[in-house]
Amino acid sequence: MSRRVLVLAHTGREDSLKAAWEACALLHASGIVPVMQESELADMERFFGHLAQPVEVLHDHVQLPDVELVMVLGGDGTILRAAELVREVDVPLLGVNLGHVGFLAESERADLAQTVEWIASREYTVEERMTIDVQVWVRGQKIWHTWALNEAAIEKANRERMLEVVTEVDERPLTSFGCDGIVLATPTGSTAYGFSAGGPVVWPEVEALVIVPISAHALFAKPLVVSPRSRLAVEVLGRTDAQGVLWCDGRRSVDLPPGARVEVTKSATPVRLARTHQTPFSARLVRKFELPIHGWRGPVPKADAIHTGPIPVVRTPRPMPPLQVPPAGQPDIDSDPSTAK
Ligand SMILES: NC(=O)c1ccc[n+]([C@@H]2O[C@H](COP(=O)([O-])OP(=O)(O)OC[C@H]3O[C@@H](n4cnc5c(N)ncnc54)[C@H](O)[C@@H]3O)[C@@H](O)[C@H]2O)c1
Ligand SMILES: Nc1ncnc2c1ncn2[C@@H]1O[C@H](COP(=O)(O)OP(=O)(O)OP(=O)(O)O)[C@@H](O)[C@H]1O
Repeated sequence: MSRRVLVLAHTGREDSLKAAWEACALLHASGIVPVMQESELADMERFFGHLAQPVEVLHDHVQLPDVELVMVLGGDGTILRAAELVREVDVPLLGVNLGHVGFLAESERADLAQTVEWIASREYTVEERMTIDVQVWVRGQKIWHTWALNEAAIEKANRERMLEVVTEVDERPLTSFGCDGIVLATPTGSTAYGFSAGGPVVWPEVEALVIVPISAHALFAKPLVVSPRSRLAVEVLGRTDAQGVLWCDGRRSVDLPPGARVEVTKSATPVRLARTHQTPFSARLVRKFELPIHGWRGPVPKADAIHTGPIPVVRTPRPMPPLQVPPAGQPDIDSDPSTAK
């Protein structure tokens, strides 16, 4: 049976469509059938002409469950959009960063050809990222039911008014305060909005839910890390007429009138991210946030740790790269080849 990879691009960007064109050609050359969404394929071919070999159209020639992997060419926003698309199927996402940060992306634009090679030789693993189930209740009626990979962010809807909320964990009230908003994040989302609001960074392999108030007018409004089995709720207090708004992953939103209640629990459906590198999360954090590491004198990484190749799923013998001893004062703890700028 043919192997198929869906190529998802940011249609608003020429560089992303160009990368999609290249990805389709490289996939063809590796014996994999590229698949695209109809409108993206039309945009791509308008800019760069028809490919020599045909590209299958999603929902027309092929359905999502027939796809092995989705290559996402864009930034975090494009990956969040892709997560929406594959939510109900078991297909992993592999991000190639063409955005500004691309924290969720696995490789960089310069590694496109290498990334296709790794896909072709099945040299990738799949990591499950926890998502949250989000429900909104107003006057005892469930008015909205959605999910999020990053976070549910409850925010004030009027610039001039503070939002008054009461928080709840495991059906017990915790504390109420006025604020600009409150973020209920997953470990994946802990490096996004929750991070900006002063929340902790949670390593992806840790299962937890994070509560981060935004500009709370309160003496106790610390970020909290709770069990993934906890039931979280935030109620918009009805004693003022301040309106709120709920945003999930910056993509799906609903208005929150006074009295609205947002309930968040761990969802049973994760999002799957494909990984081609075995760099630890700490290295990704340093690289993406450009953290200063000058002066570090830690242990010289073991040969395994500086291995620049992917995690082989199908183990094929490959020569180890020469051990690179970093020059004094410039320790190279980030062995990820995608760091090449
Ligand atoms: N003040 C803030 O930091 C703020 C405000 C609103 C939304 N957001 C975030 O934006 C996300 C939507 O992303 P977008 O790209 O569509 O919007 P966007 O283009 O406005 O980008 C927001 C920023 O968040 C980064 N980002 C998104 N997910 C991330 C993650 N898991 N880890 C690290 N950084 C991440 C993006 O790279 C980008 O720099 C929301 O889920 C929310 O987390 C952040
Ligand atoms: N095909 C598309 N059509 C319309 N909008 C898109 C498409 N792909 C992505 N977007 C939206 O464009 C916005 C910016 O995209 P993206 O996050 O990929 O780039 P970025 O902001 O430069 O990168 P990063 O988020 O990594 O900093 C996001 O809100 C995303 O949802």
